[in-house]
Amino acid sequence: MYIAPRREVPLRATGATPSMIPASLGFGEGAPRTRVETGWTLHLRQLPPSWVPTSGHVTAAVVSFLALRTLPFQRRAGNRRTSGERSGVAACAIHGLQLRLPAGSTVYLTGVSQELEGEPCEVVSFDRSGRWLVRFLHPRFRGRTALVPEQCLQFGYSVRPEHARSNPSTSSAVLVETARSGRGLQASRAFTAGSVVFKELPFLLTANDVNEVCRAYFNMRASGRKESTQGVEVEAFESLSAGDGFSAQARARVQAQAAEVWQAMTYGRAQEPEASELQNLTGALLRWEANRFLQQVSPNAEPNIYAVYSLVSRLNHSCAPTVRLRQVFRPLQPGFQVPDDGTCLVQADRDLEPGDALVVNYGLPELLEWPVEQRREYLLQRNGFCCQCPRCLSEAGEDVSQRGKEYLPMSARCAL
Ligand SMILES: C[S@@+](CC[C@H](N)C(=O)[O-])C[C@H]1O[C@@H](n2cnc3c(N)ncnc32)[C@H](O)[C@@H]1O
Repeated sequence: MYIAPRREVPLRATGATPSMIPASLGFGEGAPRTRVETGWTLHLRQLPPSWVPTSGHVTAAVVSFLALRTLPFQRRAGNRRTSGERSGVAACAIHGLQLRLPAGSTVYLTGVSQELEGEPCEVVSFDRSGRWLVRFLHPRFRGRTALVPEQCLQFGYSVRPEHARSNPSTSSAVLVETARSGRGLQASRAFTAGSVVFKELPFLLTANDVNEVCRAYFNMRASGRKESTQGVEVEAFESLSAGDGFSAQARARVQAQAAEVWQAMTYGRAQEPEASELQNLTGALLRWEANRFLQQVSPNAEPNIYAVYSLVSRLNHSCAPTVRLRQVFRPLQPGFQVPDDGTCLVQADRDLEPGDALVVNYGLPELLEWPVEQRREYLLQRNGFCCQCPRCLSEAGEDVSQRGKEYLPMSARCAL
């Protein structure tokens, strides 16, 4: 099935009447069936047995659909609502015209017919003719697929358990307890300026939308209950910082967001959100906010998405950073670069010794030029915590005795 951008034509024009469209086409219970898209195609041989016309009316409807010039309407077995990674679709990044999406990502149709607007689908592949092949996730579509122009896809989220590590140590970096910023990373050997300390793919990608974050969270939790996947991504997610350094104001904002999502999810039926579930959602949103990093999926500014990693998400902020994050781009055609597979490179900003803190600037590059009050205010507003990096402590005249000890492992710090 080819889904064209919104351009509706009354079905009457084809000679069929609304009642002739078989309900099994799956446009949803009670959905208006008075319009079809130009450009839809049905291949009769691919229709499921239940669609074999049994009455003159249905025959007329099917024939009128075939009369419209269209592309193959494929049907896959099984009703699945889970993402592609779990169904064996290779979870690699797929490049479209301007967009890179991991296979199995949950996307939503947008700018299409009223019946299909907002319909959740999973990404299968990119078609040579320049369209994305997606599979409908709602059971009423029975796993059917459709070809969709790139501009009609809106990214939701993607969970990639194969990139989740519950034990995030590498040969280049070790996880340590810091004095004032929770856990952090240290170089485990020397690196020269500009070299790559480590690189990593994210295990969670989401649109900048709390609803999508909650959907991804429930998706991860559901997978955690399956023995086959063992829930490594839930484990990895839950082992990340729970945003302990967040201000009371930031916490209150996130809690209000969680309550709103809960209301929307229960269609306002739940008068009082269940305390434990609300707590879970608040925790998930706090974790997401505390550990997300922006990732570019298109050379244009939008749409950019947030990525959560097992190791990169352990990097603390410092106003005297030692590493920077880079994404690799590759030329698709002369003068047109696309982001590569989404790998995040952690690159040394200066020569590093073993034991040096691996810390990054969470903010704008110019943040490093600002006075301490402005830097702290920015990080408090944008990242929810008051910066405790050695530079801020020193410039604010706070606890100077701790200078230099900030990023030592807890055991070493206690021994000092
Ligand atoms: C991406 S996580 C970094 C890893 C985290 N420290 C942990 O324990 O897993 C970001 C969180 O670490 C803390 N953090 C990072 N840099 C900080 C800093 N310079 N000052 C205070 N807290 C910081 C904040 O709580 C922030 O929300």
